[in-house]
Amino acid sequence: MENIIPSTKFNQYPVIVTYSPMKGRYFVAKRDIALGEVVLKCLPLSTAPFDNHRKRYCHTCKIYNSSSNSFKFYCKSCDLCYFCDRECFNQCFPIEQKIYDEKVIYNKSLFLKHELTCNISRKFSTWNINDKHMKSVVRLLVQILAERLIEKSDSKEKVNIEKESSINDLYNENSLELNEQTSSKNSDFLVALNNNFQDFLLLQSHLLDWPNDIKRDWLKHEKFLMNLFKSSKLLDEDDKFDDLLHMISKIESNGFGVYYKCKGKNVLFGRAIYPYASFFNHSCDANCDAIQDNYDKDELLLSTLVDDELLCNGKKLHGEMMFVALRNILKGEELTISYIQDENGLLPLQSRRQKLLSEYYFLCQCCKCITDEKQYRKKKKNVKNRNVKLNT
Ligand SMILES: C[S@@+](CC[C@H](N)C(=O)[O-])C[C@H]1O[C@@H](n2cnc3c(N)ncnc32)[C@H](O)[C@@H]1O
Repeated sequence: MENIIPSTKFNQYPVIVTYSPMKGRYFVAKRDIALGEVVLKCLPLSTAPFDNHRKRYCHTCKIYNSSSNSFKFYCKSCDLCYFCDRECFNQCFPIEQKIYDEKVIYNKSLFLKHELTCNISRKFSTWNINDKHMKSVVRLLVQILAERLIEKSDSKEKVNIEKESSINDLYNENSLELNEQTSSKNSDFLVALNNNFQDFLLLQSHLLDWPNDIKRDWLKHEKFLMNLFKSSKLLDEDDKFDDLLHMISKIESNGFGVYYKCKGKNVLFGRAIYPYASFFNHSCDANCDAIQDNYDKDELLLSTLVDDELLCNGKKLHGEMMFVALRNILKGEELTISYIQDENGLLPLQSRRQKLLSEYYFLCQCCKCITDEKQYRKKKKNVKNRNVKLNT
């Protein structure tokens, strides 16, 4: 299990992936890391805005329009994919342009994914459910299954080449050749890592730990969802609902919220999957923090961008996630983030563990919880001994 991810994947970052039977895979510092240093940068495998936010989220460059205006360009068939301008629209719909024009630039991966999911997205709007959480999880599942199909298709090699070249176009290939020494010192030169379906498959599912009521909620929709998926090309012949539930559980246990800024506050507008970022285990005394690129930063002019920023038809490509060290970290230390909000570290052991159990389905085994647990047991034992003495 621990060897699944070749450590060369993370060459330019000060991390390696290791494994323990109790906590699964997790990141460890490859060398001493200084406070504020960038530990990892990655791009989302897929992002799904909540339905009521979709008209302000650009499907191509991932910008979020924090004013109340909807984008004018969109797919009239699925009414799910919206675009901030004509160029971003064209990247997904080369057919709509003069395709014989050799200068047409489009993103093949975006185009293929949309082709595979447009139909199912349209039918999806007939799903009679108010739960925006379940909806966004299924939206992500649809995109992830499309990714699987693209990777598996006969033209896999061709698609990968094109996909890579379009990604390189977008993500400025110059920075790929930087050596480890310079890149790790300067976050501007670090290339955000991209993921594929195989990386998603490595994520942990907690389906077997789900409480009955959660499982029941999903089973209620089995018929609708299976019919929906069967009407698309997205399912493999031997895919059962249980397989989909495992993927849903992976999405639930590993998804990140995506936010835009409004009056200085972060507002949640959807969720995304960043498979490599999911190798950060939780700690109640985390030594790293996630910083999401603000989806609504309106720095669109090419001239204002530094050389290696991620570009998409002359604009910044949004959605990158960056992890930074919150303190000095020694070589060999586990790198962790916090999955729960406990800014001042005031939540007691039981509350923290309960939150993680009910939202993430695991019993926290971080150093802080283990130490707190030992102290709690010691205190309990002392009280018991005192009571015994008092009674005798
Ligand atoms: C986002 S993943 C982290 C990577 C994971 N270890 C893996 O192998 O894929 C979250 C899962 O890792 C495990 N995990 C993370 N932090 C943990 C902790 N503090 N104690 C115990 N298990 C933990 C839990 O199973 C949790 O559902």
